[in-house]
Amino acid sequence: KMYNPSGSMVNISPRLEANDMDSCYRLEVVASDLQSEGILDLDLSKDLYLKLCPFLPRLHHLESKVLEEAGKTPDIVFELKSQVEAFKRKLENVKHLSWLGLFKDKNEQQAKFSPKTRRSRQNVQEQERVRRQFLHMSFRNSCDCGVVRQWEEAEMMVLLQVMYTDLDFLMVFHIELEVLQNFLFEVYCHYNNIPFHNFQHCFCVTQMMYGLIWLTDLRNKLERIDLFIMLTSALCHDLDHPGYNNVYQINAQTDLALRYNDISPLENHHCAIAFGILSKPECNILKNLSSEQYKQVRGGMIKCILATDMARHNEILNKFKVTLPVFDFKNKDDTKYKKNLDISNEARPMAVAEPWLDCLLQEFFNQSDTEKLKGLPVTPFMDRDKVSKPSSQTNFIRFVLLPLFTELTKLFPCLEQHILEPVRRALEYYSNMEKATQEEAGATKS
Ligand SMILES: Nc1nc2c(ncn2[C@@H]2O[C@@H]3COP(=O)(O)O[C@H]3[C@H]2O)c(=O)[nH]1
Ligand SMILES: [Zn+2]
Repeated sequence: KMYNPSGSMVNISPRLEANDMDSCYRLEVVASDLQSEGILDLDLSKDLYLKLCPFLPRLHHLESKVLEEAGKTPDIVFELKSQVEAFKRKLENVKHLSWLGLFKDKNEQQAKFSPKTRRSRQNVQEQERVRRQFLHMSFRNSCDCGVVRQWEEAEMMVLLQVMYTDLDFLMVFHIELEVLQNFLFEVYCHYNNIPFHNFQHCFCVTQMMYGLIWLTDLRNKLERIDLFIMLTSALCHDLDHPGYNNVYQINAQTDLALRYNDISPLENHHCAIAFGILSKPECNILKNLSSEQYKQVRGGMIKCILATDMARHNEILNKFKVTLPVFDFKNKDDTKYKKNLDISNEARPMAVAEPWLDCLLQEFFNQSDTEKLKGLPVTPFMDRDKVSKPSSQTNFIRFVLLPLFTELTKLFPCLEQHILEPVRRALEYYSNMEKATQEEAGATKS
């Protein structure tokens, strides 16, 4: 439904009066109330999706008619079009919540999200809409929301901006606000529209880093430049992720594997993209650093981003265990083992963590389906015929998360309550789910 600035409902038609920033039309998405009650019912979302589809041709028709009559498309048409597209994407994302992958037509999925079509970015019009929204939004109006809902990309950029200002980075490193905003926007543009390794994931990891900086009082333990390296690395750590992991890159002999000689191809790529963005003067938040500081930030970011390769997880954890008894925050050699919090979803409330797992499994299953189609070795923990949601998670929590967070808690005891306890609860939740699934399977057999 559309309303004019005085609140009356109006028809969407070519005769709509032009508006400006001070007299906006308001578009109300009729299904939005359903979202505030929790996850949309899938049948209902399917229904809504079908109802929404006819809007797009109507808008295209409207656009060409306006073009014919007025010679120029009013901004409102672009605005409406991108809002309808954004809503359509949200509904489609609900389908990602099916970890079984039941709701996506495989051919359609393959065409939209395959290693060949790696650049599955937002279109330029959508990016421009998000940029305008970001620049016109303040911290207040982005966070003044009484209802629980998914944040928009522009709001996430505002919050990232707040993290940089709140940690005094603008003042200490002489970063102009406009340059920071350009940098954040470019980072957003360089994340792909894929189920898990997307801009929302980048935001979550950065937010977790920011939260832990305060929780563990790192501001008084580390130098400001170290915090700057950690936060910026978190932001950049999955830039341009194609949704297919290193094993796939190497087995499929992709361009990235060839370029980086099979050595952490993705992490090298994320880092190279980060410094590509920083090489643009209008985005270069490092431009006022001394050459010594620049060297330190570049070296630190490379180390932090390359450390997110899970193939190096045990090596890094073991080094951390050895240095733990004599850990010294002032010793640069110790701090180099700080790994950003890429795998911390399970420390979040279950209502947040579980949908992320569904998205991750969708990316996993998509990869193993492609591997099967191409006759490549199938990555076992991604194979929909071998893993289930609970089995995947109980193994990941037991063998990866608990050993890591147990060690980290020795250094920061407050993590017991904020990280270890939620992770243990998640293990219990998925163990019960696994048991129930096995019992159900047993009952069906007999
Ligand atoms: N099963 C499982 N794997 C995870 C989870 N979080 C992160 N991972 C894995 O850990 C990896 C960290 O690096 P990537 O982002 O490349 O890919 C991630 C996933 O493969 C999780 O909650 N469950
Ligand atoms: Zn990540």
